[in-house]
Amino acid sequence: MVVIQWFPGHMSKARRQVQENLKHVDLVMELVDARLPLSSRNPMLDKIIGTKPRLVIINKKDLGDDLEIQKWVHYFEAQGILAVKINAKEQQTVKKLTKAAKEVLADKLKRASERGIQNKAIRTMIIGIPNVGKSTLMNRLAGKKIAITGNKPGVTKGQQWLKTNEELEILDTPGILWPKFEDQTVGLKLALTGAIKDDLIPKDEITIFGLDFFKSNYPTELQNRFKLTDEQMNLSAVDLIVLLTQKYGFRDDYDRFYDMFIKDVRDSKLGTYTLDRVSDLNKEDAQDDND
Ligand SMILES: Nc1nc2c(ncn2[C@@H]2O[C@H](COP(=O)(O)OP(=O)(O)OP(=O)(O)O)[C@@H](O)[C@H]2O)c(=O)[nH]1
Repeated sequence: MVVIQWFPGHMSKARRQVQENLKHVDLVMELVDARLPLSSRNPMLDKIIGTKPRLVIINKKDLGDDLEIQKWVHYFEAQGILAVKINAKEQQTVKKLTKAAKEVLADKLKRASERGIQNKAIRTMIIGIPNVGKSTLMNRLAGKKIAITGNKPGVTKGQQWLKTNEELEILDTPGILWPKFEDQTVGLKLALTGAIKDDLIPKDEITIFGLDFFKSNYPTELQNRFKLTDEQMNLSAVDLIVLLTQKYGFRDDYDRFYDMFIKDVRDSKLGTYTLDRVSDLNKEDAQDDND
């Protein structure tokens, strides 16, 4: 069971703060995790930002599954939203995002230029749930290490702009919003990647979910990592846990295996992966139609 970390008070405060800051920007950069392009989104963002132009940034592309990330880029594209994949730690991110921001605002910039307004920097803010890489990206865009405060209560100050280059400026306060934590599967996915605190979901549940996921989606990686025979690959997740706990000499200390498996997944020892699948979305739609 997912324990809710955000209280209604925090949620409305975070939302209000984002809405206040929105007034000052031309464009919102919505940051998501390449392993969770859907589960790392805030369920209310559409409502919160309204018609404000938006760029979806799929961060941590080095940890995600390239093919699946590309499907998500198309998914967003189909909704009229430009999505770009990046690794916030890379230098080239700056150029890529400046170009993408200009693309999103192309019409507006063209109109401004026709009216003789030129060379005005695009003002943007970064929004995302915890741990998607907001600070890393802001440091990269600002070209220096900056102290990022987020939605800290009781702090009122004027807007500070971090200059990326002549074309792009970012608000120094990122919008930190919450994930869709009432959804059990979303909670398991966030926990497996380490996006939420470890004590929120029991480790056995995270491990069973992870083993089932890799068995279905990346069987070769799972088989190679744990040196499993074809026959053992047919075992249930629970039987695999028993087998592997003994195989690693942990006796009946299953916790040690859970810790090892979860760390392996987070450290990409089973390769790059994307837990949210566009194909699952289509299945859900079909299910809704049948209901
Ligand atoms: N591999 C990889 N790691 C990244 C990338 N971007 C950020 N990280 C790592 O992800 C972790 C979280 O990054 P932060 O920048 O602190 O994320 P945040 O969204 O500011 O997190 P909060 O402060 O909790 O809201 C850190 O360990 C970063 O080093 C990326 O593109 N690739």
